[in-house]
Amino acid sequence: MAEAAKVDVAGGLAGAPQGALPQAGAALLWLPQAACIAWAVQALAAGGGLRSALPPALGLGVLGLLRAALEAWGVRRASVQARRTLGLLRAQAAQALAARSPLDRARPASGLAASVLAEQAEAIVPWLARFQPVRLRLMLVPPAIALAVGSLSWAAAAILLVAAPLIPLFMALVGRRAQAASEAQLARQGDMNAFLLDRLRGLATLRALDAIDPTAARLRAAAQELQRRTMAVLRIAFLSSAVLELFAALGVAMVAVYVGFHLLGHLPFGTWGRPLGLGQGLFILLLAPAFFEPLRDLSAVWHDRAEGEAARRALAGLGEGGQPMAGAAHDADAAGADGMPPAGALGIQLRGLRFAHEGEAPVIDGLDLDLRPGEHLALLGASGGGKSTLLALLAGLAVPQAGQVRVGGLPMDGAHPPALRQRIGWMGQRPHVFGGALAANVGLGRSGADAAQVERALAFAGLGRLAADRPAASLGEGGAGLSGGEAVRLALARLAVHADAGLLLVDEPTAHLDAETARAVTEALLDLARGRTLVLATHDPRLAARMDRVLHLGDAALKAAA
Ligand SMILES: Nc1ncnc2c1ncn2[C@@H]1O[C@H](COP(=O)(O)OP(=O)(O)OP(=O)(O)O)[C@@H](O)[C@H]1O
Repeated sequence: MAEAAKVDVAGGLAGAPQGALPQAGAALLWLPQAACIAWAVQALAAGGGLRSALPPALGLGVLGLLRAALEAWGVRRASVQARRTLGLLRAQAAQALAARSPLDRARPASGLAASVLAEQAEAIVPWLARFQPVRLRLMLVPPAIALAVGSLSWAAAAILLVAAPLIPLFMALVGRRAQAASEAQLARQGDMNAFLLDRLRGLATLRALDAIDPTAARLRAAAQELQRRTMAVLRIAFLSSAVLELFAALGVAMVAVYVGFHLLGHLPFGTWGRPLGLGQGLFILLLAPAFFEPLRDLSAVWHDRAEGEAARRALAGLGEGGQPMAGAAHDADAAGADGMPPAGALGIQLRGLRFAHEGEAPVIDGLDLDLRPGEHLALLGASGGGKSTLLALLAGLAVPQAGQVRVGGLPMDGAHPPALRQRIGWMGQRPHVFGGALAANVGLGRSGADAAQVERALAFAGLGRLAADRPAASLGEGGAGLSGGEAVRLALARLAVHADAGLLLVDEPTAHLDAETARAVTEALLDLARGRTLVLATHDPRLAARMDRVLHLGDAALKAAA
């Protein structure tokens, strides 16, 4: 994603979010509204009749309409902005997740990532759309009311000012626990989703091995733990609102007692010289609950804040740490025109390449290799010798600890990898098949893979008839509905549709295939690789013999490039 599109929620929150100001303005309009009510009552009590109450009643109505309009506009703007921010945050998180190396074992489990991106991230919307406007209201409305009340009676203002700070103080104390509880609950939820998705994928295996009951027991335990955590979060939410209601009610009651007794002449102090009249007393009484209103709103959204911040951290955590892919921070067009790989077949140079998986001994150590454009190389070696790892390094899917990979004369680091990857065709050892149509599985929505090209690629890979026979959504998740050989052909079709590929990286294309299918796949692959550079990992000596060169990967042979 372009840097410009990055959102900094924390930074964004420092200023008032859009929509917060109109909402705060709407709340402030209660001051003139309360004055209108007090004026009307005072006029009626003074015997002025209904006519005398008409101007303030009219003012009250106009202000009410204005207030409703401002409120509606502010809420709408805040919601729209919060949704937009969530969309950007989700895109950033998905981007950061995609930038992690496929070899990274610490990558979040799919179920966890799905839970965070789809479900937990939703908590950011109420946080932005409700909590932030309430925060601004809290900064503006109580001080304005305290000033208005204080201009008439310092005693009433003092009662409000003494009661008010107790609330944020207590909320801050509760808030810490609320956030920790929310984070723990979201983490449990993510863990349970990850576990569930993993086990659902392996349901057939679990059933075949009679391991359903232990899995169900673990799931039950996870669900109970989640329930416990959710109840803890709710307890804190109820506690915080109960405390707030108590203080707010006490504050309003004390102001009412003071004003009532003052009007009766029993508490003749607390004003600026003259005692309060009926209208003034009523004005203060009407403002007292409004003074506490933003604080009560704060309590209602306090939980939103805890959940929202926990969700933001969970989203950010998806992309944190672990192994990145080469050039993960750059866009495909970042290399610029002079940094683009040449057209046609791409040569390869490796110099002093070393790579070790985290916490393990190097799989590849000090490897040098020069492959001319259009040359075909077989990687041979024992299982675990590093063939797939080397292919991943050539594609920039992992970053070597030392040495350099150059493809088409460009280093596989800095801004080049995205542009280089666009020119690399990849056929992995276990191609992932998405649920849906065969053609969609070949095109994968890539630009330059139109319907006609996909059809040609399917025909090339020997899947033309199958594609024609099957209805649109014919493949199940993970390739259900395809034989092993057909799945390999599908991967071949994905390679074939990539017309600009100047380098093909292929991992054990004929493993587990019968002799006839293996022969057909080999011929198709060699046909496809004509005029392109090909690096192919295999255990099949016959396939290796069809290549121009062979590189043995293994303990002793690493440095001996062919
Ligand atoms: N993501 C990973 N994290 C940690 N270690 C890994 C990872 N992937 C592979 N390895 C280890 O690195 C070594 C090389 O693995 P690699 O897959 O490159 O071997 P290979 O030659 O392709 O094997 P095979 O012929 O069985 O496919 C193995 O010991 C393997 O256990």
